[in-house]
Amino acid sequence: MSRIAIAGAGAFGTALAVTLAQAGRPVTLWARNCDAARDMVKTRENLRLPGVPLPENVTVTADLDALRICDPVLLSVPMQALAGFLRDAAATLDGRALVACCKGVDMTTGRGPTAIIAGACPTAVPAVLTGPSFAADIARGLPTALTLACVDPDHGTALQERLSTPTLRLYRSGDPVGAELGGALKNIMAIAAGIVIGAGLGDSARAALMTRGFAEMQRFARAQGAEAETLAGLSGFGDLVLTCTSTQSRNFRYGAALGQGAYFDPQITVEGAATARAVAAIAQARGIDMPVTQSVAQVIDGQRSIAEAVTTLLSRPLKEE
Ligand SMILES: NC(=O)C1=CN([C@@H]2O[C@H](COP(=O)(O)OP(=O)(O)OC[C@H]3O[C@@H](n4cnc5c(N)ncnc54)[C@H](OP(=O)(O)O)[C@@H]3O)[C@@H](O)[C@H]2O)C=CC1
Ligand SMILES: O=C(CO)COP(=O)(O)O
Repeated sequence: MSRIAIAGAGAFGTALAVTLAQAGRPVTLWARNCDAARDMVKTRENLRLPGVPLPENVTVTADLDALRICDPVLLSVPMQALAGFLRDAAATLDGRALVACCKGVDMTTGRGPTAIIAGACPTAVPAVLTGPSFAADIARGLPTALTLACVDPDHGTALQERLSTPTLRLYRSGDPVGAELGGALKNIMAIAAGIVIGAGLGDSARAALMTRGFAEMQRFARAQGAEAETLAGLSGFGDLVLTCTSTQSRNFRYGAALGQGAYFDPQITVEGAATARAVAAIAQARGIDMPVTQSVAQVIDGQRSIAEAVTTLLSRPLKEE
């Protein structure tokens, strides 16, 4: 059986490598940065996931060619880097099962990860691994459940078995578009929830925001051809709950900093910011009502203050739920 590869040695890719390796499956973990890879080989630790020793059967490399013998390949680079990464890596990775582990919508093309994979690697099997899970929780072996989505049921079942571990339980779905949109859209709502809490608007307002945000997620996903039930699963509702209620979430913390008018380190990966812009543009072009997303995009771009966004949301015409 071929090795599992993980392309992208951030916190999430590293956590997946650790849990798979601990379950007895050798992993090749690819980092773009040679120095970072060399440090990981030497210290057996990744600074992006501190305090977690890399098991012996994780091989760290910065050589993309090392991935030629691997199948499946998990893609855990950030969403806005995926298209560029695959442009460079397509010749090496095509023909394999390519499992998107990133959450978002590409700003330049408006595409999700599976469409980007299919465009770059026409003979690959695109799949999505997504759902409520913090890298640190997976790496510590805490119980987590995710969605593995793939159009082809046989490939989906094989990936589900290959990537489940005693503590990481995968549920199968045949709706990758719905699964990836759940993970992308919940990050926008997490920024909004962070703003609500950071600005001191209260837990009741956050509950209202999450509920109306969820309605918005379903509306958008349906318009993009997804099944509404997928959004009610781990990849949508499950991840919405986790990310809107935990200060472990970077999207939530970014929103909270905006709400407080506090500094937030721009080096930290916040997938919901670019995705809010991408989704707001698609929604506007297609006439999809997305008031929370539009507000988040306007606030992060400085086009509207938080107070103005709240007033606009509260003064929309009264309607049926
Ligand atoms: N962290 C988490 O808890 C979870 C994250 N995810 C998703 O996983 C994805 C990755 O996030 P995460 O691991 O947390 O991010 P991190 O910020 O921890 O790390 C990002 C990684 O991507 C690498 N990278 C950045 N740009 C490129 C590029 N152009 N080509 C190749 N590699 C690149 C970085 O390399 P370098 O160090 O050289 O900059 C770094 O190793 C995101 O979409 C996120 O939503 C999903 C579930 C949980
Ligand atoms: O996607 C995640 C949890 O499921 C991680 O959330 P953040 O990217 O907001 O930290």
